[in-house]
Parts: sequence; structure tokens; C-alpha cells
Amino acid sequence: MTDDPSPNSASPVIELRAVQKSFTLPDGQHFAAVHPLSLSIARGDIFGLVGKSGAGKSTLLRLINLLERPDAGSVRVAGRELTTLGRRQLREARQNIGMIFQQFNLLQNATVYDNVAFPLRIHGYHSRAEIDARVRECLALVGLSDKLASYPARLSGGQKQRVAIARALAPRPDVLLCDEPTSALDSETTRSLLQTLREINRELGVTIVIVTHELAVVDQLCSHVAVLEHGRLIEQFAVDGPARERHSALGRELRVGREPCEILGKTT
Ligand SMILES: Nc1ncnc2c1ncn2[C@@H]1O[C@H](COP(=O)(O)OP(=O)(O)OP(=O)(O)O)[C@@H](O)[C@H]1O
Repeated sequence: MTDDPSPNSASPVIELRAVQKSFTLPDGQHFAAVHPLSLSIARGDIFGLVGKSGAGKSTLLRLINLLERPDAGSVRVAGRELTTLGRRQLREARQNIGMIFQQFNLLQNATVYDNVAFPLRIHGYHSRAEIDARVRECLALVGLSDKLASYPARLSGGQKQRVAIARALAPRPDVLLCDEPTSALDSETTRSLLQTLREINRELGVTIVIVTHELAVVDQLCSHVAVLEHGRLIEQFAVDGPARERHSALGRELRVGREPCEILGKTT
């Protein structure tokens, strides 16, 4: 189903059409990390990208904000084609696409406050008072109002990821891309972070796309899932749909209607 539009295409906020990405290896060979594929993600969805290590999940995620530029194909986010934008327009368009990473990627020499203010300052559209109000609002949203003056080194992993979420949300994006956001966290911290992501989705309407190798995270968070294998999209489905209709092993492994419980392979 590589080139079929997704069944999940009601009012898509993300539309990938025939995107593909190869890397040139040190020996000069081309390696296809993402074969031509098309994918639509509906506004307000929580969409999981799953697959084995090396399947192309992170590369596909990074194609959505053009951290990886596709070799061919079209990337539309909120109705805007990104592949044809110049550098400045792309920077502006990326304000609408927040991203968080497994290793948080915070500015170590800046306080929590300054980390969250950073994306607002670099775009320069905001007064000091607007930035101040927005930073405090975003930190309240992730439950870190008391950590404004702390430096990242003094925070736990879960708190660091919350700062990263606050920073990603500060410019009021339509879309939040999450690359293995809970992989460095223990199960209890993971549960509470997933709860925060759910609230952000529900209360702000932010569309979330999450790469994870933890099927329990998909179970607990996602509405729809795409399974990748060797750079190909082999199936996609609604998480609450019948498992017997899924043909990939990973798809069948996802259980349905499970209460939040253990995170696979983690200790509390
Ligand atoms: N910059 C790069 N240069 C060369 N090869 C790359 C580059 N980025 C990714 N790859 C290769 O592309 C393939 C897909 O990588 P990707 O990180 O997208 O997979 P993944 O499914 O996210 O894997 P993991 O779960 O291990 O992170 C892998 O074989 C990887 O080695």
C-alpha cells in the first residue's frame, strides 16, 4: 500500500505524497531509508509510527518538518507545501511544527524559562510581555511553574522532557512530532508524560505524531498507527479496530482496549 492515500484522511493536517529518502553511504552506495510512500494524518489525531530498528521511522518523522529533505514527493502541513519553500519561509512554517526528541535537546546553559522563550525570541514577533506570559503559560501546562529558574542539569529526565514539550508548544503549533520521547524514561514517568501528551492533544487540539518502539506507548496514546518495514509502509489502522484484520506481526501484537498498565521492557 505504498502509494495509496491513507484511509485516515478526513481533514488531513499532514499529507505526504510519494515521499522518498535515500542516504549516500561512505562506500558511495545509495541506501533507501524511505521508499516512496504516501500518508495522511488527520487534524487532532495521535498517530504512531512503529517498526523495527532501522525501519525508517525517524527518517519519516523528520521528513514531515523537512529536517530531512525528501529526494522526491510532496510534504504538505496545514495546507502548505513545504518542499518548495525558501529557507526563511520554511523557518516560519516550522513554527507550526513542534518537535521533541529522546534526549530532550535542551540548551544546557540556559534556564528552563530561557529554553522555552528561545523559539519565541528567535522569531522576534513577540514583545517581552507576550513572551513572558506565553512561557509561564506553557510551563504551567506541563506542571513546571516552579522550575522557571532551574537549569536542565538539575532536572529529572521526565522534567527535561516536559521543558522540551513546553518549548515545542510555545509558538502554538498545529503539529507536535515526538521522536522516541519516552525511551529514556522509567515506566512511571512515561505514564505521566503520556497523560500530559493526551491532555495537550485534547485541550489544545494539537496533532501528535509519535515514533516509538514501545507498543505499550502506542496502546495507551495513539488513535492510529502506521507500521514500517525496511522503509516501506506496510499497513495502517485504528488502534481500537479489530486486531484480526491486521496483517503485520507488529500490528497483531498491539492489544486493544487495554488499561494503562506496564510499559514493556521498563522497570519502575
Ligand atoms: N544520515 C544518515 N546517513 C546514512 N544512513 C542513515 C542516516 N539516517 C538514517 N540512516 C539509515 O536509514 C535507516 C533508517 O533509519 P531510521 O533512524 O529512520 O530508522 P528507525 O526506524 O527510526 O530506527 P531506530 O528505531 O533504530 O531509531 C537505517 O538503516 C539508518 O542506518
